[in-house]
Amino acid sequence: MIWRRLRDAIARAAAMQGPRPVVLSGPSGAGKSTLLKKLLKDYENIFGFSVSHTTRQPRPGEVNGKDYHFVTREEMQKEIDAGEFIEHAEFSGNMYGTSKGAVQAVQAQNQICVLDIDIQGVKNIKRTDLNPIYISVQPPSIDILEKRLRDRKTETEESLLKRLTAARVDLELSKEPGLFDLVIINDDLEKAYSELKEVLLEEIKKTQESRKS
Ligand SMILES: Nc1ncnc2c1ncn2[C@@H]1O[C@H](COP(=O)(O)OP(=O)(O)OP(=O)(O)O)[C@@H](O)[C@H]1O
Ligand SMILES: Nc1nc2c(ncn2[C@@H]2O[C@H](COP(=O)(O)O)[C@@H](O)[C@H]2O)c(=O)[nH]1
Repeated sequence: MIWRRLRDAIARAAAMQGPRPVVLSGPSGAGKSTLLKKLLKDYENIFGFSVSHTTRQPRPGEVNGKDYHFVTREEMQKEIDAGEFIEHAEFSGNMYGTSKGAVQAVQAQNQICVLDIDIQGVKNIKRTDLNPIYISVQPPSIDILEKRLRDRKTETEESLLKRLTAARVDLELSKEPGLFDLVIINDDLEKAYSELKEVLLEEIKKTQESRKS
């Protein structure tokens, strides 16, 4: 009897916490945003994107508040000092970070919160109680990664080289046992997307079920 009550209480507490967030990491150009866009399109109301802050310049088509909160270094540092960030990192000459507000905004909708962050962010999130599912999206090779980044036409030669250097570090650090729950090699996009959906199926089902009750 006591055990059943305890078990029910644990189940209620888990349900109140909402679905587990998802961290998508991996080298710049590996295909995180491409996979994420498919997921957000196919499961519109189930997943919500944690909108990060960055000091980098917006790319053509990027929308402030949707893709990123585009801010100055001074603005971002002020908010970091005020304790408003879960994690932040310097990547390729710019600051990036996840604010507490970004995650709370998604969780308030009872959606699965997806964070697209670099490997420093992964290590920092590991020190928090967020408890996400950690997924690394990786390219089939550095040469293919370079080609994808060049074809994307978002980088200068300088920033492209910085990103490739960071990619090599990322791929080395990602080998740490237990750092990621799943590594997806994004060669064929549809195959990579299937692998992503499969690992998230349980959380998707739980979230869909909770909508019915
Ligand atoms: N499986 C794939 N095959 C071929 N091209 C791909 C594949 N996946 C993604 N791409 C292309 O590679 C480029 C980089 O992908 P994307 O922008 O999604 O990477 P990313 O990991 O989000 O990068 P960043 O971290 O810089 O935001 C894009 O132009 C995208 O269309
Ligand atoms: N640690 C964090 N890394 C982040 C965050 N938002 C994005 N990123 C990572 O930055 C690079 C470059 O992104 P880009 O949009 O300039 O191509 C990429 O690896 C992202 O995953 C964040 O909030 N924290």
